[in-house]
Amino acid sequence: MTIFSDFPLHKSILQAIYDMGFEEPSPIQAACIPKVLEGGDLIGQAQTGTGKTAAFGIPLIEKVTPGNRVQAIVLTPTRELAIQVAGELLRISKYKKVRTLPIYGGQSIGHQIRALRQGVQVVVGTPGRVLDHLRRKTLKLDHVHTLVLDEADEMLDMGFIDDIETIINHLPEDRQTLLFSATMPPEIKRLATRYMKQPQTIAVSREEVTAPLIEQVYYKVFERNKVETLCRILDSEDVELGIIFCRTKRGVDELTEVLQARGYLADGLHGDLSQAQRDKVMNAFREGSIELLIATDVAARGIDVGNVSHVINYDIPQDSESYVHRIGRTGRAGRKGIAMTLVTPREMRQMMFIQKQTKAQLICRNVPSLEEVAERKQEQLREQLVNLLESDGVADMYLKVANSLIAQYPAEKIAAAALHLAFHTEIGETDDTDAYNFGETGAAKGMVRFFLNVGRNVNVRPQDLVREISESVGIPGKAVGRIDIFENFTFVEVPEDVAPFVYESLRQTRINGRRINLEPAKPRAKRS
Ligand SMILES: Nc1ncnc2c1ncn2[C@@H]1O[C@H](COP(=O)(O)OP(=O)(O)OP(=O)(O)O)[C@@H](O)[C@H]1O
Ligand SMILES: [Mg+2]
Repeated sequence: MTIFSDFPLHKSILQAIYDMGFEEPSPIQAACIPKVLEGGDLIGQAQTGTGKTAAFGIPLIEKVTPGNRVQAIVLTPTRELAIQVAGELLRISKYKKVRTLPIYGGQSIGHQIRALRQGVQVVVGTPGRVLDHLRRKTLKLDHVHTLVLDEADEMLDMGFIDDIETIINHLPEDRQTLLFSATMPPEIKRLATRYMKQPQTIAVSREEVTAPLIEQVYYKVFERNKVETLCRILDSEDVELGIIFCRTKRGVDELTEVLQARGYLADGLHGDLSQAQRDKVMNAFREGSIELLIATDVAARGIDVGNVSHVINYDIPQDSESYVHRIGRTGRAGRKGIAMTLVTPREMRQMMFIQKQTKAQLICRNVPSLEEVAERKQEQLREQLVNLLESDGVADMYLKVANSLIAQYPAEKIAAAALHLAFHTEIGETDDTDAYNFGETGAAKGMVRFFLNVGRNVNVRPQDLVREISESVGIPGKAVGRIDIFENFTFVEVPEDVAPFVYESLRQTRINGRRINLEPAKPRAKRS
């Protein structure tokens, strides 16, 4: 067995690796770290989630020397990946003075120029923005000794080849070039023969391209039943974090809307979103305030979020490379995961083709029946109940009601009735609250009104509010009263008797990960 201290690495690097919690090098790391340290060009291929970033990152940081010039540049296909890779390099260089800067489109170029001017040794960037800096002469690459192309095949696919070639032309001839990806289609060879010097290829387990800890299943569905099938799967599975892939950006938007309307904590990620939006979504997903990330292929290349339990191909991937990278968002760093693909009859051949190419073991599963979904929901409900009972978190208000009921009815009937209510009002029943008729009138008789300010640019949907309120207050959606949304302006009207309670809960509530600013409505002049 190899251990990290077998490699000629400085103790500051070893300490940082230790801090990162890596116990032993993964196979691709064991093979690549000494080779990269020696010098020489290298093509590294290993399954998704097996630590390719550190395989080049560790020796790269080791080789950086003091100074103000850029010594190494890593190119990645997406902004998210640039940020993530820069983050990993930062952790590796925790005890070594190395300045690493991610540069990518969508971020203020002025900020990047200022940062570059202060002198950085490692740049991680997307080809477009790097080129932009080269043209403005705000980035000089004539002292670069190491070039890394992470997800090289994807960059070629995205049409970055010209940009990459131009960037390469700015680099010294006698540099080390490293190329990493889980998949290496033949076109990569051309790039390699042109720009690399007798590259060594290090491929870990070529036999099976997909990561071994990912269980792979598919469901046969008709196109028109896809949404319903997806929801049943989501409802019958224990999804910690899930990534759902769609073919197009529009598909992502549409599915996001559908899932959000059904009350799932879901959000979409694709290239048409602004950088700020993309960052927001990724952060929310990383911290778990969004449980389902709906994305196109590009958005997810190389992305490393630890506890993704499920990857669902809502639309079947176009080719086996895409399949490998998509499902590789789960089952990372020794964890288990499950990958599911929805397959319509006309896509069956494509599924079989992918299976053959990836040599994967794919199992056909039956779509969960409504009974199975109901069973699962009951289980979840039971768990929630037990948790609440154990934590003594039942509010006095309910105890009062329970006490008065118990005088009249048997306890198990009351409990069952309460469950029935809770069970059937989980989501749904929201249509009638979807009112946009913001009026000048004050609250209706017997009702109290609150104004909500959920922050700018946060799209509050009536359904979300109804769900939040009924979940936190424990009253069914219908009893909430009215929720009106008027652009940034939202109010909730609730029955007087529960108002203080709703008010308190709403203050604790978060929507899309944000706390709500809440204000009781000021008395208005009554309309005559
Ligand atoms: N030696 C190690 N021990 C434990 N965890 C590790 C080790 N090396 C890397 N990891 C962790 O494994 C995860 C996956 O690593 P990484 O993102 O580098 O995978 P990858 O091979 O680049 O995957 P992909 O093909 O999807 O880009 C990361 O969270 C990383 O911190
Ligand atoms: Mg990677």
